[in-house]
Amino acid sequence: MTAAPSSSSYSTKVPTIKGLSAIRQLLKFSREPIKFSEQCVQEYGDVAKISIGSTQVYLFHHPDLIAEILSKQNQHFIKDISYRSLAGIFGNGLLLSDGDLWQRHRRLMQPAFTQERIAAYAATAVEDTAQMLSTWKAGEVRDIHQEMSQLTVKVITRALFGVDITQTALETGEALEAIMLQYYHKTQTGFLFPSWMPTPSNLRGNQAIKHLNKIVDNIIEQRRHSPQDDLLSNLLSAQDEDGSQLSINELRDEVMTLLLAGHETTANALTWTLMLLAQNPEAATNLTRETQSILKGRDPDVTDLPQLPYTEMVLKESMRLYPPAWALSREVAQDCQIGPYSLKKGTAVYFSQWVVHRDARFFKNPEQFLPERWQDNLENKLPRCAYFPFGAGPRVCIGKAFSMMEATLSLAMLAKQFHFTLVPDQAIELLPSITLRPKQGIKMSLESPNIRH
Ligand code: HEM
Repeated sequence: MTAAPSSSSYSTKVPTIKGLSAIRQLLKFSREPIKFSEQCVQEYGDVAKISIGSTQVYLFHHPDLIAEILSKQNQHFIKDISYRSLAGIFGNGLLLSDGDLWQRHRRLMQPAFTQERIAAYAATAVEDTAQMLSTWKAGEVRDIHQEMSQLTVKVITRALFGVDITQTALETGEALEAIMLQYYHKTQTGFLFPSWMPTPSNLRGNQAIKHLNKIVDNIIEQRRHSPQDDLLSNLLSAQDEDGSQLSINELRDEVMTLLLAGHETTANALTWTLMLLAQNPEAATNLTRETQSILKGRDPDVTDLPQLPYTEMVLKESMRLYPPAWALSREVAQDCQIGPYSLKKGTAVYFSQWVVHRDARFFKNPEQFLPERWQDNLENKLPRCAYFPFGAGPRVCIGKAFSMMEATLSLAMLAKQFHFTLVPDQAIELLPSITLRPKQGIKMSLESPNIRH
């Protein structure tokens, strides 16, 4: 690992793409955002600006500048158009809201994510994984992305809302897929076709949103009639300092946000992890060795987490190469200074985990899957935001500890019981939508692991 250049080494002259070339670049940005971001960094370095009339987009790809935006000067930024375009799904839920509303709701929800609560959710993650594995047999081929989505949606709804949606898990996954494709098409066309326009992807996506709304209403109704000690029951009865309660719309937005943000990302993390393990047999063997020697014939519980360091390193490395949240963006709410750059109100800023996580200044052999690189506490030695799969600062993912717990326990159980190989000749393509998912799923064969200890 080489040292990061200090902020003072930035040139104050920002390479600016203007005129026709800017329009061409924006179109390319919309169509192939990952390739575009990579090329932009290769050509222009850590900072570039696209300027079309009064529209200014800054692309920042240095950790110091990203940390300024997400952490130190977070108060100068709000969520931008790419988030606002999701209001039809998430309403004003935690992912999209800003200011006082965001702060109030984050405070209300935070108690559901304490270490103690997360330890209690572990049993749900283990039970649901065990149930899934009990239906799997060596010799079968499964679409791993679909399986992981169904698993994580069950875990999140049981853990946070106390509701079992096994019956609707498949439909939920299909609805989510339609929404992801709708958003992908929106970005591909530079947000030219708003959701009300009857394009095929809008029609399918809007139908899917209606369907998910019904599922969410149903979840809320179930808990309203029989409250328990879960996040949803607590939100239903929660009162703020001034005695006000969440309105039905606020509640619906938060449940939808947690339902989707809380399972889609973890499902993608597990899917990409199994793909990477199939492509890297040595790492897969190390993982199986760890899980079999620690767990032997039993299922894990939360106290096993510290004994599964390799499992955790595999996940960290997988989220470095395939970050489920692959890019973040913001809008400048108030004129400010980021490093040597003066940003005016209304300017958009964009940065991609995909690009930063593959920066050779911070990660040796960045394209290689090497879980061992996380040994000796690499994460704490890196500059802040050189690795940020869960974001950073006050808007850091509220479910970070939840998903690391869930993914580690589930992965340990999967690796202990099966060896995964990719079905040959399938195209594995990236779908960079709200999250980074495989475009056509990933088909894998299940085999019994056969390793020597
Ligand atoms: C591998 C799994 C996950 C990844 C990679 C991930 C990633 C992220 C990222 C990058 C952000 C910040 C977005 C931004 O700054 O604009 C975020 C926010 C958020 N995540 Fe996650 N997430 C994961 C799992 C979860 C889970 C399990 C939950 C719920 C239990 C969750 C709920 C949320 C919510 C509600 C926010 C908005 C927080 C706020 O703005 O206060 N996420 N997530």
